[in-house]
Amino acid sequence: MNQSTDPLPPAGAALARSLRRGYRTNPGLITVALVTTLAAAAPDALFALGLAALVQGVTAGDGLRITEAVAFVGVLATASWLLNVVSDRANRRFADRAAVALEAHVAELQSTISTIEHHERADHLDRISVLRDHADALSLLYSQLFSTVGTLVRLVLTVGLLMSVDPLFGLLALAAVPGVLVANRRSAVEKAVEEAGAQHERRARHLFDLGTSAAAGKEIRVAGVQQWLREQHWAAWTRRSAPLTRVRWVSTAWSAACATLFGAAFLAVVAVAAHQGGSGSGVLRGSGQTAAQVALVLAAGSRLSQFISDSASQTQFFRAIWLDVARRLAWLEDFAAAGAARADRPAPQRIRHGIRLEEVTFRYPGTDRTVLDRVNLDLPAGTVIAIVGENGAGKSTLVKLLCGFYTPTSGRITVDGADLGRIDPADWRRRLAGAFQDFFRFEYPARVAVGVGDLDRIADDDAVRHAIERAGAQDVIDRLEHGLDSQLGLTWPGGTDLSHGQWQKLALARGFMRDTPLLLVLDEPTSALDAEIEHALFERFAAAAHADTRAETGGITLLVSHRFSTVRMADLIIVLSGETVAEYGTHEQLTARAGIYAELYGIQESAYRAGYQNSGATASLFTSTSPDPA
Ligand SMILES: Nc1ncnc2c1ncn2[C@@H]1O[C@H](COP(=O)(O)OP(=O)(O)OP(=O)(O)O)[C@@H](O)[C@H]1O
Repeated sequence: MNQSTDPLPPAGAALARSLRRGYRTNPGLITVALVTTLAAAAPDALFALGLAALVQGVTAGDGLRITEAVAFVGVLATASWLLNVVSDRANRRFADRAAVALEAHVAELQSTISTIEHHERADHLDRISVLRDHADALSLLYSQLFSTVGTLVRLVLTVGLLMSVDPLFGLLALAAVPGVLVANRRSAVEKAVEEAGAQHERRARHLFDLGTSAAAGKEIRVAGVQQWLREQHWAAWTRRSAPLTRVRWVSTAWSAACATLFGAAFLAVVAVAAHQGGSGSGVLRGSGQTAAQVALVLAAGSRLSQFISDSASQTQFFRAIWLDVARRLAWLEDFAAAGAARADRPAPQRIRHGIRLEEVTFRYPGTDRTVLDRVNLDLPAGTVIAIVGENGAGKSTLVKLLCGFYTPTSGRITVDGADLGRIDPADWRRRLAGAFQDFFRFEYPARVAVGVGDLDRIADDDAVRHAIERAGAQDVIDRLEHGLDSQLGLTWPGGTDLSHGQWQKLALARGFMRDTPLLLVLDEPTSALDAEIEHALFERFAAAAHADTRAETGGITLLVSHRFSTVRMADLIIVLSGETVAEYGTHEQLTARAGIYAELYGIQESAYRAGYQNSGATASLFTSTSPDPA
């Protein structure tokens, strides 16, 4: 499978967006943090000058000079302490506020994305997993940026001091350039290796969850795979960390070589200053000037190396973590906005004619495999339509396209002639209802677990009870100690667990909360229930659907099922095979055609009849008549 990743937005633009977002969070606080962090750089850098003046005073035996120098150093130390304390406090307070705002922003972005591509694409998942892990830390972006700029200011002032002794001494900074270049290059290399290993990290976390969660506990013990899982977990971490360790060792070797180069240049500058004699800086002119200049070069040069290594590591850290996270955030913002930009129409109030697929071809983004190939279909308003096909034929994919979770690679889907891609996805979703085989267990009181299917009516008991009744889930509620008020989920106080089938019945009830959806999607929603229960449910449901939806909304019901006893009750049946629609029509038409459908139906029917004959019961599932589609 080929997963091509769309590029991250450019660093400068992403940083500017993050800064704007930070500024909007608290303009006053971020300004104080910036100004004090930058101001704290000056006394730090000028400390070398105070020290040199002190050495000069001592060497010359000049009491006044000594007093002035001590006062100067004292003022610098006090200012440095004060500014550092204020900037530290301001940065922390700002980071606290920004953390909440940014985490909420990331969560909101993820939930507002109308497609589910970012939940299913491996490359997007890797990208988002790094963003999610660092979302709270993103708040430190600002203090990191400010202190990086502060260090650069210290660097410039220190180079200025060195040049005041001899302009050539400024070249010492050049000796640090290889170190900075190496740090930047290595940071990019390490980031790439980290990204390449993100899938192994996700696998390791997944294996950890698997090995420690209650859900998988039974199967793991029965299969006796505990040791195997531990080995897999260890192997996944090793696959992630081994290349990182290698690349970090190489980085360390390069950094050591660069530090050695700078050290040699520094010693040379000190030696030249010692032999040069007094000249240069006006501040230090006079007796004891040579000693003062050597002291200045020693103090400024050693700080220079500290500032350069600080700025190199801060720049590296900034690029590797903060800037990278800022770019991921900008990418997620663009991704969310791109989906919204396409939509410029509201969802219709009712479907008059139907939904149509015109030459729809679909490949999952970033993959090569064509799942649906030039599919043309008419889904008439007010009908119940079943989709059948072997595993992997594309049934759920077709459902996802109709829900707007993905857009077709080519071709288009229209609702009464209007392009689905241009209908506001949130509005379209409000007009959908659905239940899926991979349902979610909402561990809330039963009333809420069902009611969230239609948030507007979550407090409407009649609506909740009606949905439960339609889903045939009343028996589940009857067995709960506190009925609809029972807390579901064993991990909650007073919580109770349900069987898989009971959870699925509640998921189906949740799907029925919306009374008159334009599209009701039932993607194997009863796979955990008996064929008889599914059959009875669908029989009732199909009859009700015909009565309700045609009259009010022209709503269409889509049912995905592998049980032909249920499928035969639909008005129309789509048979998917070989990336396209192999057959389409009513049960009668398809059985008369003697194609794939007739063959599969025949196999299930005879297997079912044989089973019933053996048990002496009456086979009723395959003898029901289809509801009248008229
Ligand atoms: N998120 C995804 N990314 C890439 N490929 C996918 C994704 N989801 C499904 N596929 C692939 O698309 C094809 C169709 O899958 P789909 O789930 O639509 O089949 P299905 O007919 O619903 O199968 P089943 O009866 O087993 O539920 C399969 O080959 C599957 O591997």
